[in-house]
Amino acid sequence: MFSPRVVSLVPRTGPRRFMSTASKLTTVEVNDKTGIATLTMCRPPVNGQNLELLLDIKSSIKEIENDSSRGLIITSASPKVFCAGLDILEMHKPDQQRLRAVWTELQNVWCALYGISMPTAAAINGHAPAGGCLLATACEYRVMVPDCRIGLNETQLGIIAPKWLVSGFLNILPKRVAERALTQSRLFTTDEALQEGLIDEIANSKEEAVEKCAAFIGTFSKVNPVARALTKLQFRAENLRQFHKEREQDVENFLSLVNRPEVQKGIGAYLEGLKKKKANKQ
Ligand SMILES: CCCC/C=C\CC(=O)SCCNC(=O)CCNC(=O)[C@H](O)C(C)(C)COP(=O)(O)OP(=O)(O)OC[C@H]1O[C@@H](n2cnc3c(N)ncnc32)[C@H](O)[C@@H]1OP(=O)(O)O
Repeated sequence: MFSPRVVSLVPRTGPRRFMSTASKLTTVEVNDKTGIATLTMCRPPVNGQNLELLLDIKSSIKEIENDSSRGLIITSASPKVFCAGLDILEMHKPDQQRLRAVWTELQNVWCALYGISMPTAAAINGHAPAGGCLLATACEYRVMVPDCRIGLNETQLGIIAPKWLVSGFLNILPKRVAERALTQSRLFTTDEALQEGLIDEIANSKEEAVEKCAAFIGTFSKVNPVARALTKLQFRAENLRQFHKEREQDVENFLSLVNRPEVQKGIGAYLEGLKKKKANKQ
C-alpha cells in the first residue's frame, strides 16, 4: 500500500499541495488523492534548457523522489511548447565553464529521470525537439497533444547525440527507425509518433494528457512497488552503467564538438533561422 512521506510546506487541506522548488523555473504539485506529483517546467517562451532550468528540474525530481510520491508526470506551463531542448544561447559563443556545467546538468537530469524507480509519464503539451524529446523518452509513458513535433534533431545543428541520450529513444523505437530518424534529424508529427510508438496516446488538451498519464500510473496500483521498481531498474541498469562509465569523457567530447568553428558557425546560422522565422510570422 502506498503511503507518502510528507514534506509539504502547505497544510494538506485541499486535494493538492505544492512542494518547495528551488526557483520559479519549475513547480511541483502533488495530488493528495492519487499521490502523483506533477513537475511543470516554467521558463517562457519555450523552456529552453539553460543551466538554471536544468538545475531546477534536477532538484524537483529529487524532491519528488524523497517525498516518495506514487508517480511523476512532467509537463510544461508553455501553451505550445513542451520543451525546445538545450538553450541554444548556452552553446553559441559559450562561456566554457558554464557550457561544461550545462552538459553535466543535462546528464544529471537524464540520469535522475531515467533511473527513478517510481512510475513516470510525460504529458507532452507542445513541441518536444532534442532535449525535450530526451525528457519525454526518459519517462515510461508519453501522451502528446495534436499537431506538434517530437524527435532528436541534433544533427541539424551539427552535433551528435551521444549513446546515453539516444538510449531512451532506443527503448521505444526499433533500431532501424531510430537510426534513420537521428541521421535525418527527423521530427515526428504527433500522428507519426503514435504510429511509430514514440508516444503512447494522443490527448486533445494538456489537462487530458495529464489525466491519461495519471491513469497510466494508476495501472500500477495493485502491483508490488518494490518488485515494480526493481523490474524497471533491471531494464535500465545496463544503459545507466554504460552512462556512468562514459559520462566524463562525454562532457569532453561535447565541449570539443561545440567549440569547433564549423559547429559554432552552424549553431549561429540555426539561431538566425529561428529569429527569421519569428520575423516572418509577424
Ligand atoms: C552532443 C549534443 C547532444 C545535444 C542534445 C541536446 C541538444 C539540444 O537540445 S539542441 C536544441 C535543439 N532545439 C531545437 O532545435 C528547437 C529549436 N526551436 C524550435 O524549433 C521552435 O522554437 C519550437 C518548435 C520549439 C517552437 O516554435 P514557436 O512556438 O513557433 O516559437 P519560436 O520558434 O518563435 O521561438 C520563440 C523564441 O524562442 C527562441 N528559441 C526557440 N528554441 C530555442 C532554443 N532551443 N534555445 C534558445 N532559444 C530558443 C526563438 O529564437 C524565439 O526567440 P525570440 O525571437 O527571441 O523571441
